[in-house]
Amino acid sequence: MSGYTMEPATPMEIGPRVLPPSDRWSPALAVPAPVCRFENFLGAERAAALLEYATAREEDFRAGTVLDPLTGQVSRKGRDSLVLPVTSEVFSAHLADCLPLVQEVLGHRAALVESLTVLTAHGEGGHFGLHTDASRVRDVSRALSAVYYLHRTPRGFGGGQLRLYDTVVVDGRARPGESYRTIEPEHDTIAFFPSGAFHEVVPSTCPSGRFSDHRFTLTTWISGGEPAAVPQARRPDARRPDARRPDVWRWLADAAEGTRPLHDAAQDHDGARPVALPPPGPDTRLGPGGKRT
Ligand SMILES: O=C(O)CCC(=O)C(=O)O
Ligand SMILES: [Fe+2]
Repeated sequence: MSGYTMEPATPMEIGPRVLPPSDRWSPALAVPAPVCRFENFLGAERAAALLEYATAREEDFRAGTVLDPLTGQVSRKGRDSLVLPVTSEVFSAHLADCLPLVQEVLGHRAALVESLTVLTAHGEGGHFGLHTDASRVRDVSRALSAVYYLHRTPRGFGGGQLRLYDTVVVDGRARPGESYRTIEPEHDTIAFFPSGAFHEVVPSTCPSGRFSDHRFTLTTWISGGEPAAVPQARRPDARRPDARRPDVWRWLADAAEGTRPLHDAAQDHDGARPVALPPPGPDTRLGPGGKRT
């Protein structure tokens, strides 16, 4: 028999000898990057056709690159991915239809107007080290990244998870944290997240070595338009809080500041071409069960 009774306990104050008052209290806030995922994004038939297309274009993939934000130098540092720039009106239209809901989930308000898309493949040892997508978008503080995953069944690769890092805020200053959320690269799923969020693709294995067993993505970077012209005298300081944007987005932009390219690149370093995003169509998804009429 235990000595416990069924009487409810009375709360006791934890005294100041245990928890003394302190004049300095500055906890580190770890903010998860907002993410919005869809499963069965294209549906089994179209996902299978897209996977077949990607596999058939094996010869056209090239080694993916990264851009050094300070020097503008293009290299393969920290990255082992195969990349093939593509465009698709149908895929862009699907993205556009989802964006109102995605923006609601991510707490994102600015208008989104154009996108760049690439197919990627990760095989044995494929990886993409910690980065933001600042080199792919016009204004990293309000751009979205969308990664759509494809693979054959059963899966021919191991690893290859996407890690989306938290942002740590201390005394109002933001930096990338060490904690993260893991996104499994599941077939026919898509994840949207802020392009300024730090993320990485952990190494993948591909025991068969076959291209068809690789981890495939259709990756899209979605940018807003030019910021509205503001008279010089009233131009907001980049560091000053922007009342129209939620804090999480400002913290992300602050943490990503050092990854933003200093000079506008004439074109994408992997050869992707910007296309205009169509307006949302009649199939716009507005939420559970909610279709625009
Ligand atoms: O493949 C993924 O999961 C993410 C890819 C990525 O981060 C990129 O291409 O910038
Ligand atoms: Fe990325």
